[in-house]
Amino acid sequence: MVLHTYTSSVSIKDLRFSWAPDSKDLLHIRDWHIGTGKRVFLYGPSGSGKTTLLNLICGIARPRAGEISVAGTRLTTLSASQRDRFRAQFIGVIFQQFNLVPYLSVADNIRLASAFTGQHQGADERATMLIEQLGLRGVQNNKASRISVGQQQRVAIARALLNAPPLIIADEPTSALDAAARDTFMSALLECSAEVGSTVLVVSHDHSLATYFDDSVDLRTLNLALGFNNGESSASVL
Ligand SMILES: Nc1ncnc2c1ncn2[C@@H]1O[C@H](COP(=O)(O)OP(=O)(O)OP(=O)(O)O)[C@@H](O)[C@H]1O
Repeated sequence: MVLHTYTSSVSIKDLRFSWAPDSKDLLHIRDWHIGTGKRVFLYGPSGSGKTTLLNLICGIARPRAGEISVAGTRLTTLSASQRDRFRAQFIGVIFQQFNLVPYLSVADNIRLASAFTGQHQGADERATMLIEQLGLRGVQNNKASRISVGQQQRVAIARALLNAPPLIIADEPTSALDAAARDTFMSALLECSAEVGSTVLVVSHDHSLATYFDDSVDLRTLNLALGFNNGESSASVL
């Protein structure tokens, strides 16, 4: 089992992001830290920049200024291809629509996460363990297009956890699910990620999810660009 020992899983300093060089900042975050193994729920109104912030933390987008570190690595010092490799290895991403490859089997969708890192050692054993743990054994050879939404969400969890990443990020992962499926999803996600000590950052409009988390953060209180606070955008979940 992997246990992550970084003090801070996500660390943001003086971050500024705008969509165009001459447009006003969408995000300005002075100081935000998420401690290793913490579960954080991030919320805020539509259009406030939640997905953009997740993309910055994943290294998909680049800030105009400032520092973003994930598990001790400063993403801002990496090239685009280095950031892609870093993300494949160190960040498990769960998207709203789960983004499974429909013509691949459940097992191959899960193993895909190791194909992107080039580190295959132990991947098959770990995939088998996650398939078992998430109750997917009966459908492991089915194509992803031939499984239920509830099963797809569990495949997405398994794929995100295959490399035992220090950070799991999920953007509106329960928006397509009913209340019972949502609870199953959250329990499975948090249980499996706790086993490897992964930090979990989830964005959702659904406030009822907040009870699952160590901390809930309103992006409006972090983001100086919105002018909702008094120049204080410091927050830590340590
Ligand atoms: N590729 C893009 N180019 C320019 N502007 C964009 C782009 N993507 C998003 N935006 C704008 O950035 C702002 C923040 O978008 P973002 O998707 O981060 O918000 P959000 O808080 O996640 O919204 P929602 O809750 O509706 O998903 C919005 O005003 C959006 O229109």
